[in-house]
Formats: sequence, C-alpha cells, structure tokens
Amino acid sequence: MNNRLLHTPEGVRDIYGKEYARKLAVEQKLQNAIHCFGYEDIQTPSIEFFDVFSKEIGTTPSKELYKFFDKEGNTLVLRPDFTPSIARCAAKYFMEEKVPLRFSYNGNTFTNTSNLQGKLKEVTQMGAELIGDPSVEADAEVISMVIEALKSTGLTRFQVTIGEVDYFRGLCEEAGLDEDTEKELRSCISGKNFFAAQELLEQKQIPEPYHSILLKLADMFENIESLEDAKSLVKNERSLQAIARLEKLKKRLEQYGVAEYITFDLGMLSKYQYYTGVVFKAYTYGIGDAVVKGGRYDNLLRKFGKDTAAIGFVIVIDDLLEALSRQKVVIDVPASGKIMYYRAGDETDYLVKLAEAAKLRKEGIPTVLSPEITENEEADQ
Ligand SMILES: N[C@@H](Cc1c[nH]c[nH+]1)C(=O)O
Repeated sequence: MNNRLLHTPEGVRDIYGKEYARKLAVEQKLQNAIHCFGYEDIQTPSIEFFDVFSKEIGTTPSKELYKFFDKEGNTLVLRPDFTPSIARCAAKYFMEEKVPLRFSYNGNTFTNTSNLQGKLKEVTQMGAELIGDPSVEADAEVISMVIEALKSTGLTRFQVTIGEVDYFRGLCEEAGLDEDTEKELRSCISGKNFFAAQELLEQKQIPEPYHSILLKLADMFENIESLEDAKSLVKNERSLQAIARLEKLKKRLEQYGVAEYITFDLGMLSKYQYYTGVVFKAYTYGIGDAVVKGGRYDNLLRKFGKDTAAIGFVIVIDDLLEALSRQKVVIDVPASGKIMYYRAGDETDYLVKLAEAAKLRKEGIPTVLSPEITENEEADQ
C-alpha cells in the first residue's frame, strides 16, 4: 500500500481522543478569560491574498509562506500570522469607527519552515487584538489579560517578559548604525545569538560604549532587566521615551495585581517588523519557545488604510498544552458518555434503547447507541 495514504507530511499532525479533549478544554478556558475583558470573537479566512503578508507588512518572510494560485491567477497564501488578517478586516469593516475595537480569535496558522527546525508547520493560536487605543492602559490591559488567561488553565509557573523595540532603535540611531546593519543585528538579538552579534559589531567597527551595550542586548544571561540600568546606558530621546513608557506600564501592571509575573528584557526583539513599541513574550517550564507572543503595532493598520494604533498577542495553544502536560497540570475534560447497547435484530429492544438514548441526549448526557458485542454483554458504562 502507498505509505503516503496513512501518513501526514512533516510538521503537521493528527490530534484525537483525550489529547484533543484536553486541547478543546484549554481553549475554552482561555476563551472565557479573554471574553471576560469584553473581547468579541472574529473569524477571518485561512486563505488570503499574498499582499496581506508581503514584505512591506513586516510579518513572516516570503520564503516561509505557503503560496499557491487560484484559477484567476491571483497569488494566495495560507495565513502564517493572524495579526495582518485582523488588521485588514478592521480596516475593511470598521474604517470610520472611532471607539476602540476588541477582537479575539482562534485558529490555525501555517509556516513553511525547514524540516530541520523540528517545528510544527501548522499551529493553533488563540489571540486578541485591541485596535484604536494607543495608551499605556491598553498595554496593561492586554498584558494582564495574557496573565489571567494563562492562570485560568492552571498554569502557575510562568513569566511575561516585556521589552520595547524603540529602545533598540534609538540605540542604533545613537550609535550611527545603517538600516541594514540594524536589521541584521535585530535578527541576531531576537535569536539571542550572541556570537553572531559580536561578529557583526566587530566587523562594522561599532565604537564603545555602543559595542558593549548592543552586545549585552544579545546576551542570554546578562539581559538588561532593570529599567534604571537601561536608562543610564542611553542619551537619545527615543530610547528614553521607551523606558518612560515601560515605567508607566510597570505601575499599571502593579495596579492590576500581576507584577509578580513580569520581568523586563530590553534585548527582547521580535522577528516581525511591524512592532513599534512594547513587545512581550510569556515563558514557562517544559517548553523552550515562548507560549505567548505579542506587542504594539501602531503603523500596521495604516498600510490597510486605517491610521490607528493597536496592540495584541497570541497564545500558541500546541506549545501551551505541551508545557501543561510536562508540568503535570491536571485539565478536566468532560466525562465520556454512556453506551446504550441493543440486541441486533431485535426490533423491540432497538426501539426501547433508542428511546432511552434520546431521553439521555435530551438531558445533555452524551450517549452512544450501539449493537451488543456479545450475547450477554449489556453494559451502560
Ligand atoms: N501575531 C503575532 C502576535 C501578535 C498578535 N498581536 C500582536 N502581536 C505573532 O504571531 O507572533
């Protein structure tokens, strides 16, 4: 038999039974937590025009997109990232809306990464976007929502690390880095690739103190975590304003009562270029990657014709489930239903059992109606 008939391609997988039940239960908890903040569900298609994820948007690189053509010759892609889709949708249907929009969503994203990375190519993400509110209070709302959502799943040991991309940008300007070097350095720092950053800074002959400060941003063990330290290292207005924003945010998060979950890392940058301010990631034990990623993207909606600020996040459900299972966090799943057996060929018995099954189902009790396996075996487990 053709092997491909039973197997899935690399990077995608089937989920069934208890594992799928756990996934649904966790999604439900997360969604309830997000709904508690008044976010409204929205669904966008899995397929979009290529332009929604083009280079100018600043999301997943083109070589990692699943691209194909429709019959009209349009180039389409499977969405790699929800944020541009939500931005497009908000611009299309809420162009004139002045009141902030709060959307939440759940679905799969697709990235055509190399097999060597061992990552899933199709992942389930649940996220939320707050569009039209540039304030620090909006940042605090979104970050505390992440914390409440994670707590609602039973996760206790996690940290949300917060950075500010303008700190890095201001520092690069102050150090006189050209745009290409800044981009290259950003990719070294976002991957915490210390040695590549070191090589680049040496090659470009970046003078002190910038050489050391920029290198420190790429250092996994010596991150710039204290806002005081971060402030003392720079002179430029852009970086100083970034720190001032984080100081205000810290205060707001304390007022939300979630300060214990927060740390800062000024070297935290994202590979996505649409971020303009506060960025954050949540980490927990049992999984190397961040289980939540998010940030402020105040210029993205303008590309779709609606000039408004926004901030949001996604929870990577598959990674969160992995972490929950490694941490042995118990997730209650609905009990399996009853089985109502009937004697095959016995019309009267069949009708009796059918009526009983219908009654139980009406009461909301999941019930399987099945022919008896052996003569004497009639159980209603
Ligand atoms: N879409 C981003 C997360 C995000 C949502 N909103 C803002 N940022 C990601 O996949 O990493």
